Amino acid sequence: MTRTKNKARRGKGRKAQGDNNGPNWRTDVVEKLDMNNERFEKYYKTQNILPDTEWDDFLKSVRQPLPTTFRVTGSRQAARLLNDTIKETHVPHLAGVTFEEEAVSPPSQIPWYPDGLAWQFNVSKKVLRKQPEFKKFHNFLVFETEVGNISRQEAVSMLPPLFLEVEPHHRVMDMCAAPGSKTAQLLEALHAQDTETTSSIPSGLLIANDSDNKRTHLLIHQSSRLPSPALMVTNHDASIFPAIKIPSEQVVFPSGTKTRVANKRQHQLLFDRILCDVPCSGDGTLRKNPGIWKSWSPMDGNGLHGLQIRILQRAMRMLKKGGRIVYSTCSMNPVENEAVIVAALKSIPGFELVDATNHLPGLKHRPGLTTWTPSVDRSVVTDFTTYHDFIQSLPEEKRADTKLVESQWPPSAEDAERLHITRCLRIYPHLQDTGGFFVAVLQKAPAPSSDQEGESSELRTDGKRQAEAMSTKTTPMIDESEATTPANESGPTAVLEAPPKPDTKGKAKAKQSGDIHFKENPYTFVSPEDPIVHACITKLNLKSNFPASNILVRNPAGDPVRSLYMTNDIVKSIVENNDYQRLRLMTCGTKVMGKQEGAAAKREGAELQFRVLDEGLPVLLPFIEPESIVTADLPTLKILMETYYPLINGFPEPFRSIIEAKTTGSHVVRFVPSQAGTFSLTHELILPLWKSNASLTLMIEKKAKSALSLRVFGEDITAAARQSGQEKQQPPSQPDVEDGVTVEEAVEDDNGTRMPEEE
Ligand SMILES: C[S@@+](CC[C@H](N)C(=O)[O-])C[C@H]1O[C@@H](n2cnc3c(N)ncnc32)[C@H](O)[C@@H]1O
Repeated sequence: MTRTKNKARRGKGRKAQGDNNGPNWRTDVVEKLDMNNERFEKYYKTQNILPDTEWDDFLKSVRQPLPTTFRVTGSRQAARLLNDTIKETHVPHLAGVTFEEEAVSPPSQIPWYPDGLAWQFNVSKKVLRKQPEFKKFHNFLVFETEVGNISRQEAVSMLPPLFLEVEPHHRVMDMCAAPGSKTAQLLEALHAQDTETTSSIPSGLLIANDSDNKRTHLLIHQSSRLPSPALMVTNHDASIFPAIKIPSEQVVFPSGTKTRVANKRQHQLLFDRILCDVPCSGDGTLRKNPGIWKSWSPMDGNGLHGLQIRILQRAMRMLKKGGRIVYSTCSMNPVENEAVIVAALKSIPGFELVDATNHLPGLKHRPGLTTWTPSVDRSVVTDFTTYHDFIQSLPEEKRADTKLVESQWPPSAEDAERLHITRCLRIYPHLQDTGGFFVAVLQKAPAPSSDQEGESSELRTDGKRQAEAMSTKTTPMIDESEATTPANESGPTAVLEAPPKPDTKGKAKAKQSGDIHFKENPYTFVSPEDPIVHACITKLNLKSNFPASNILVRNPAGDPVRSLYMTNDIVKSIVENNDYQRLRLMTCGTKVMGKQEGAAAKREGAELQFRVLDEGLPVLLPFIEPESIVTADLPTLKILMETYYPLINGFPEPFRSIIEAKTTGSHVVRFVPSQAGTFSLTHELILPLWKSNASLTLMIEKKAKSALSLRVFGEDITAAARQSGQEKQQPPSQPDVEDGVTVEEAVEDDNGTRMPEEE
């Protein structure tokens, strides 16, 4: 895994850092590389990042492979259930295990992660492959990861969303979001009110943005695992993120707002919470990406410093008064960390670093650095304690050519003290066996009650008021008027550097990458009276409070052709008040219904061909009249798992009669806690079902089916698993026939759900 300088520049060097769902669960994967880099050691030793007594431990630790860490994902209630399975079933099985006469430790909970939902273990590949209990656990992890219930994520990468303290009503922005491991955490926080089976519709919003178009698709894929009507994915350079317009009715004005302001038709959307997990040189990921040993240079950090400041400054301008920003990197370099925070705080008044040092009990960290000496070239020349000294050392004719800027140097001792730089958090590998990381929490002063202009009036730096705001752990959000501020408004810029004009750079970049022609289908909200929407509502027996006017389609004609998406009100307002091309909107809301292909569906007539999608069911469920949901038990689930298209007359009563009485098409089944032989279903499961004339199909994606089977029956009893097992043993010369449908005739839809073509 060789890192190139350019890759590091674009922030792609950290690709693996959030790539948490790869199939490889090995904990001992370290390329046999030379884990030495004189420049790295010299640079960090010079920066005094640690006391001398810890230096050897630090160096030893960065050369060790990282333990495997993972997080149980999903909304709180669902996550707790799976977490209990790990704690109460897997861990006891893995306790006391020995391999080749050595004790192997079971997974343990990461002490600082809330509710014990994050885990770590240190086990070799050989143990995972050969030790029976670990092999079973590995299998469980692989399946649950594939279906998105578990996310393999570096421990330190789980930190930033925890410091952001997102609540369901918050408007949240993830500025550099791909591949999306932190986006998933933010979504989970927005969905804190979801239950085990139903999704809430948060009143808040999450915009997940990334400048890399290809990586936004990763983001869309990742976040599809926690479908949300409150999600939007955008594709912009975060440092020039455009202003988003929202109508007055979406703005909560503070008391005393002037009528003139409140009466404006549109306002700029400001955010309660913004995550700036910026592109960085990534040397905190050395343990996972040992290739960095070879390529590391102090110039990687120097090269990113300007962009990092501009991204943070843009976030500061898009934040509501009283709102919070978390700035994070997986780099240990002060030029990418404290230097960026100092430059941003100096350039935009009204912000303060929050003292978050005790926010996560059990997390070991060190304070932000107050002084450092940047390197002026790759060979680690750190002789210049001030920018002035450095400039003076250059021949006069060369001074204008330097790319180094004053903000890369440390602030004066007074400024370091005044800005509370020690409130930043540094995490080093040897402290608790993790990667290296940096987090800073910034808070914008709340709106004074007399402030009637909202965003358009400049914040006063009232030290006392800010100090009060910082000392309260959860400062109450003061909603404020959001005035029409242009996207790239020229507020105070970094005083110590001259960043390129953002809009010029943005245009140049867009041209370069050739993606100026933004080709996304338009977003159209369908009328609730549309015959297809109406038929779906009737067929599913949706309650009158179903937000039918929030159904969106995406095709040039604006008709319900293939998929129906659902958004919440704020997402709808944004879509309706902004040009989706100027905003470069990649996706929004969540898919709830999809058109069913195949002859059986066609017989239903166009308006009845739509079915509830597995990912959309939790969103629709609270609106479905309970009497139209079919009740079933575990033996029924077993039949539906073991066979692709089980015949209706093969099901036990009373399920058989109930389902026979239903019309063909899409239905919802509630599997109640029950027994099937030695197996038991301990909690309710609600799944989509398709009824054809003679058979039924459980409409869940095949990997989700296998994961469910492993969870409930302890093994993969699905038809697909049986079939792949047979294929492995002997490639079939005859087509497999199941219930009159050949396996070759069966097709998978775009969700990987197996559907009969014909019956
Ligand atoms: C550190 S990674 C983000 C990891 C992500 N937050 C996660 O947890 O999965 C940095 C991301 O910033 C993106 N990026 C680089 N330059 C950017 C810019 N100017 N604006 C927005 N995103 C940018 C990169 O494409 C990369 O996906």
